[in-house]
Amino acid sequence: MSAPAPMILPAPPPVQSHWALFLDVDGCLLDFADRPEDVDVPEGLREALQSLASGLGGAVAFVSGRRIAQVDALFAPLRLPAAGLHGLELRQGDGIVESCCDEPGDLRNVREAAEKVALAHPGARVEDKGAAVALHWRAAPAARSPLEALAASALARLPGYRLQHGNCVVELRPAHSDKGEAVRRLMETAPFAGRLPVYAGDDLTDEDGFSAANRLGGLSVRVGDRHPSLATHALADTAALRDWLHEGVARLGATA
Ligand SMILES: O=P(O)(O)OC[C@H]1O[C@H](O[C@H]2O[C@H](CO)[C@@H](O)[C@H](O)[C@H]2O)[C@H](O)[C@@H](O)[C@@H]1O
Repeated sequence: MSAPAPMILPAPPPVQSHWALFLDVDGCLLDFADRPEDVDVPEGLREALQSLASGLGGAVAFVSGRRIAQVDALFAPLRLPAAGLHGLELRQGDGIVESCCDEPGDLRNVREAAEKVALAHPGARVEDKGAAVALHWRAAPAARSPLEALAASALARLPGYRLQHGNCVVELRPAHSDKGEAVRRLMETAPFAGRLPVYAGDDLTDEDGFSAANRLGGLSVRVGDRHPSLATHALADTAALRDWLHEGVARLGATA
């Protein structure tokens, strides 16, 4: 049976002053790089996000699979409300980070076994995220199969954990929250409460964010062409997403 045809979705309308923006990081705000530490924040993006945050009363949040500390380091000196580790960490408008959980001992064994696979497949990466671990094969496609098999078999020894599939990566992470839950929680408090949630992202983990924004009466913007998707709108790629944000800055500035 052939795969379903990709949905043709409309481009999102221009950013409105009553919106709250929830922005995924890798593959959405930022172009992919071979290694997680090699991503670039394009010139002007930090300033654009800061301007959007000012124009939207502070209601702009990062929603990432990375740890919040990593997101902060990438975008410094900009520091926005954020969800990290796919919603397991949360920093609301008050600036306090809620961390999720301790690292189970068995995760160290998984990392050690994955490092052996990576040694045999130069370019494969094991990313230690504390309570989660990400096994990457972007620069070593042949490592995909052994890394996926390792993650799947480790799951049985990690109660309360789930597999998180993503773009050239599989992760083992605690199952008790997701990006949708993070959006719902942020939307309950200032400066997000009372605004229209608009969520942009590119990956499977962002479908939870799309679902939450849609259920709250907002919009969801798929970046790229991954399908099927719950998104209501789409932009072709990261450059188009950034152009849309820059247009939003100009528009909010003009109407302020
Ligand atoms: O939710 P996100 O902010 O999109 O984070 C998802 C994962 O992003 C990172 O991995 C991805 O980007 C890397 C850098 O471009 C790339 O090398 C990798 O192939 C991608 O999967 C990050 O390293 C993960 O921890 C995040 O969960």
